[in-house]
Amino acid sequence: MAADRRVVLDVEGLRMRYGATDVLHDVTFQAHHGEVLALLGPNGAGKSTTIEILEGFRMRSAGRVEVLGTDPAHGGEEWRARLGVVLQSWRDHGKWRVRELLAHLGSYYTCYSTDAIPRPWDTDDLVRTVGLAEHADKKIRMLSGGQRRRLDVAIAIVGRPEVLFLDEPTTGFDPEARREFHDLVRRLADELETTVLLTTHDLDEAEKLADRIVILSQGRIVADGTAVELSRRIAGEDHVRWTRDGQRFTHSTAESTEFVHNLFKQHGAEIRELEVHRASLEDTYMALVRRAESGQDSATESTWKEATR
Ligand SMILES: Nc1ncnc2c1ncn2[C@@H]1O[C@H](COP(=O)(O)OP(=O)(O)OP(=O)(O)O)[C@@H](O)[C@H]1O
Repeated sequence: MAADRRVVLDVEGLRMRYGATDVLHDVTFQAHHGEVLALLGPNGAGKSTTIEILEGFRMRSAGRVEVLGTDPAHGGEEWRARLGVVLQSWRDHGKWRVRELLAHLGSYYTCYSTDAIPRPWDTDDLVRTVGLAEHADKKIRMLSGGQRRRLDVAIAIVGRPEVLFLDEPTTGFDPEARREFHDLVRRLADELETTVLLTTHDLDEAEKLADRIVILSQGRIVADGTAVELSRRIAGEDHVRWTRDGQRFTHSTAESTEFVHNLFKQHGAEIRELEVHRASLEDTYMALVRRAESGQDSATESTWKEATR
């Protein structure tokens, strides 16, 4: 994550009502410059609604929202040029070739180029970056589903966005494309300091990519923290396993680093086959969502934060 701790996404008391139904209740979170934030939650939790409000495509019912210091409800072209959004409107451009479409869309960003962020992304470099170099001269309608998704991502980043919104970005990716995409997102965040907000149902993906995870359930935030913080607070203890003199040992502790340190201090090289198992994000996620859905949890973000202090 970048050293610069500027708040890039700032959401406070966000509410959304469709007709008589409230689908977002008092949603509050922030993302900092260069941070990857994953928004998780069951179907219908309000993830897409939240992203669309931040993108400026949906009007909120109440609350304060700022993206790069601007209220998305009033964001102009210059503001929009600094965002990366995955749209599917290019699908009408089936006769265009990949390189041609990227060069064309990129040309709209030239006037928003700055010394710090030259725009657009060089087309050849971009097709290589998203793994489409071999297909750069193909017509879009000839691409496979996974290749189209890579093109979606290329289009979203052609303007070198400062904030990138990704709503379930790896649906339809094969494992290799998924891994390449993960590397790309981490590169965008680490090297170009792009702030990324992504939604996913793939908890491994969230754990791998996200600096922080926000879990929504029924329109409320039920957790906000790093994957390790979340699993530590909910599931409690790690399991440490090792062998010594051919004997197998297991110990459960909330302080596994300290425990392992002491273990080595005491027994040094006699320790073999050391393993530390943390509760997975999936265990944590299921526990939090079940708790929220069963109504046991009055856990809004503030109660969660109190619990984690
Ligand atoms: N245009 C709309 N009009 C009325 N209700 C809507 C509209 N769009 C979404 N909703 C409702 O708002 C709630 C949140 O939907 P949203 O699409 O934001 O959820 P999600 O977390 O993205 O779900 P999924 O994981 O299934 O994509 C759902 O109950 C959905 O039915």
